[in-house]
Amino acid sequence: MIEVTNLTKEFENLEAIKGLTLNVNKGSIYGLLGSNGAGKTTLLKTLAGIYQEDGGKVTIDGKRVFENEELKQRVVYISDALYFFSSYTIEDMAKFYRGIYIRWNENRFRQLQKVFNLDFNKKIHKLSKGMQRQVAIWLSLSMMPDVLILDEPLDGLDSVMRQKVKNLLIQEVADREVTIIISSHNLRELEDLCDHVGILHEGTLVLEKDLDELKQDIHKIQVVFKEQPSKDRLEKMNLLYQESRGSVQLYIVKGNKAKVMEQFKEFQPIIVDVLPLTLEEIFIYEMGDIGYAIENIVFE
Ligand SMILES: Nc1ncnc2c1ncn2[C@@H]1O[C@H](COP(=O)(O)OP(=O)(O)OP(=O)(O)O)[C@@H](O)[C@H]1O
Repeated sequence: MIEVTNLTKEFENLEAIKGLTLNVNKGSIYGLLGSNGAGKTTLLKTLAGIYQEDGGKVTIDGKRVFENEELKQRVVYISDALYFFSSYTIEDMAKFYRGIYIRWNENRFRQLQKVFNLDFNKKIHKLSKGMQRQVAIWLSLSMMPDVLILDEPLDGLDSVMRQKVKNLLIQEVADREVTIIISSHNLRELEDLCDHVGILHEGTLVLEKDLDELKQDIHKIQVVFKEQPSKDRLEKMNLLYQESRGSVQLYIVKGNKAKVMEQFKEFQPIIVDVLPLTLEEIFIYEMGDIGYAIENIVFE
């Protein structure tokens, strides 16, 4: 369990993280979204114990991460800016980590070669950027971490490899209850991977949601009325948005689905349908509800 309590982190005069509180449960995949400069890397580096907190506290399983060598054996961080020793091959790098990480699993490392299909003896510096990212993920998974902190790990991977990596991460959670926190600029990228999503903006968490709950709680209703109900009656519902398309009315409504449908049926409509909502739409309407324009933050 990752616990961040009232965290602040400053660089000279800049407050990169401003009193942020966040919890990630064991076996959960938490997506951290935000635009450039939102503070994602700063937060992840503090979680990984690379930066020291200026205020507040970051703990994993109740233990402070900073300067905790024992805990760092179980917490693996992949930076958005990768670093490998020059002239090292994949095999050399594995040997290096084998000496550092006591949980290193050689079998796992050999098995994963089949997924990534890269030559053990290739010099990492001679690989493409996307391939280097694959190597970083491959090595990290061989360290058998309990917590994986991933800074934009899918960046630069082709779509087949992106899906493979997502599957591997989901498998880690299913098999070993690994806890994963993963940053991205793009909600669509994380939609099928994460169970929780937090949106970071200017160093604060502006929205945090359980994705399953979110999808159950908000509905897009398309309806044709015999007679348009009065504004008063409609406003009794928790409407986030409404739009008129000729005789068809479109409503985004929050609440229990059966109850929402019951309310619409009371108006004896000619047609009433529930349409699927994408996560992107849900976020836009939800954020609209709290007076914040999200489009520019997490959709590209
Ligand atoms: N080492 C540093 N020294 C000074 N300022 C820094 C440092 N690292 C980050 N910052 C500043 O802190 C703020 C947050 O940066 P951070 O890298 O955490 O954002 P980010 O959300 O990861 O952005 P991106 O999506 O562009 O990677 C920015 O204003 C950045 O300029």
